Amino acid sequence: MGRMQMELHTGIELAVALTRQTTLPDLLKTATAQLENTFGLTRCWALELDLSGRILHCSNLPEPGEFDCGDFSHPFAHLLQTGKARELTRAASYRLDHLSFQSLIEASDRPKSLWLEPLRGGDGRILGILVLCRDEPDWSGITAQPLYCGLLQLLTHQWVSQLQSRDQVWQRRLLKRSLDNLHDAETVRKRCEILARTLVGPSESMTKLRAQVVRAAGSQLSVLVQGETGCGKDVVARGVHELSDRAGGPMVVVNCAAIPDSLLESELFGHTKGAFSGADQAKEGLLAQANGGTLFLDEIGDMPMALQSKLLRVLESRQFRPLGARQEQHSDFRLVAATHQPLRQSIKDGSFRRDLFYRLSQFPLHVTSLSERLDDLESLSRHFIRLYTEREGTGPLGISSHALQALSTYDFPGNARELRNIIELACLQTPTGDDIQPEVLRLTDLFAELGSTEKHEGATFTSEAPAVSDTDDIRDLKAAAQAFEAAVIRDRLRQYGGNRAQAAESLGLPKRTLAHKCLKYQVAEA
Ligand SMILES: Nc1ncnc2c1ncn2[C@@H]1O[C@H](COP(=O)(O)OP(=O)(O)OP(=O)(O)O)[C@@H](O)[C@H]1O
Repeated sequence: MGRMQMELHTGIELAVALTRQTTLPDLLKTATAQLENTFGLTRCWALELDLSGRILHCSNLPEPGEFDCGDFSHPFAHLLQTGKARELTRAASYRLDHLSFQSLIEASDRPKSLWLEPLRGGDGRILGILVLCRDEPDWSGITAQPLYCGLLQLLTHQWVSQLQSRDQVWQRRLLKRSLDNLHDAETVRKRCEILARTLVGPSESMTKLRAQVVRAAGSQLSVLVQGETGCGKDVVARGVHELSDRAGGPMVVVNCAAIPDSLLESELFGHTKGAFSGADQAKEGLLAQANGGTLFLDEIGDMPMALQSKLLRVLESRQFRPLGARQEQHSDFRLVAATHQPLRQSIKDGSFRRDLFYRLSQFPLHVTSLSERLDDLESLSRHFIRLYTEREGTGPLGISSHALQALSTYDFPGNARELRNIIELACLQTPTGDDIQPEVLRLTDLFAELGSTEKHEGATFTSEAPAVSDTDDIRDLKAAAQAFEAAVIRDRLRQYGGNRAQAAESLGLPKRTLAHKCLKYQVAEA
């Protein structure tokens, strides 16, 4: 092979290697290695100029690998300014006391001569500098060679295209991120709209709550819903499940207050046949049933301490052992818990575990009381009228402004549940197609009624509770209050012919809470 052919062959090989590089650092590494080998250099460095046009970086150099060329006495600063290649002798390099420059000289084994070559892109912008090191000071023998010029040309071309594709990748990433954000905001907005059909209310706090529910649903975190009784915690918990990617799975609801303590553990964990007397069949627990879905522990504040520790362990590993079983089981569930009790106080009182509280409230949600968001009264009332009409097939048209005015003077100790009861009772007394009027609103606050005959404008307050006329004999307030509660429940059950669901609804209580109270006070079905 002749010399010309050899050079051509080498040139093509080098060019192919350069064009194969897919990142800028790889390209610079390959190019400097090629220049070292082809032209017998002791070292070769490629320094990349950053966007500020002041700092040169070299990833192959040991620390600091960065040259601040803002100081014009720096040899590279001069080069960036003029854009012209130049030689730097060892003697001259000794006089330059820039720390980073001296470390480059050191890393190059103090060569006799340096050739500094600025590289420009097509638009004239300087891309960086090549530093060629050699102990022979004859640079023209190299820089005049067509192979050297060709390599530099190709390197410059590839360098520009690497910068462009890096820029494109960055642009694409930026675009994707903005699209994701947009998409995110759009998804949240749509989901909030869907949720507003069941979790009704235009008030600011309800609007914020819906956005939080959507966010909570999108995560896998444990959710703790807190708020007064009847304010909509159950609706919130269902929202979390239905808007999550577990919506296709089961939602298992456990009311910790309604299941006697002695049964709660076996209900949750399940048991094997013969695990305890009476366990004549194996039974799958609610934890296992919630696999792939959501476990909703309502009234978690009523969970006995011993069970709280067991639940904590389950939450840490999602592993549990049914009563009487040898093997542990796994269940993949998302936990949503709710309570109307102030858990922080329960922690202070020693009736609720602090560590469990933190485990449960990874995503805390608070539902405000209805009296603090009276802006929701109208939408909620119309929502309850719609539900009544759908269920009964007929009902009022709507609600008059006077009736709404009357409602707004009441403070709803039973929250949205109480409003629902009031509206449903009013629906019964309103001719189909009419609007609900104030006269049919039965605004009854049992507890305010004790010893009070207060009347609110436009609405009648009545009490069906036993009159507490003589309180002189009371020596134990707690016992007296419980006796009163039991009497009210007994009364109401009688009134609804023993129908617990109706009695519970009329008292603003969940059915299971009523069942629990019946058990506690030994109130027999009417
Ligand atoms: N924002 C709301 N939108 C529509 N319905 C609601 C809303 N809030 C409450 N409700 C209705 O009010 C009633 C009581 O609500 P829910 O059972 O969710 O209350 P809760 O806070 O879970 O009560 P408890 O503390 O007794 O368990 C239900 O019929 C529910 O559908």
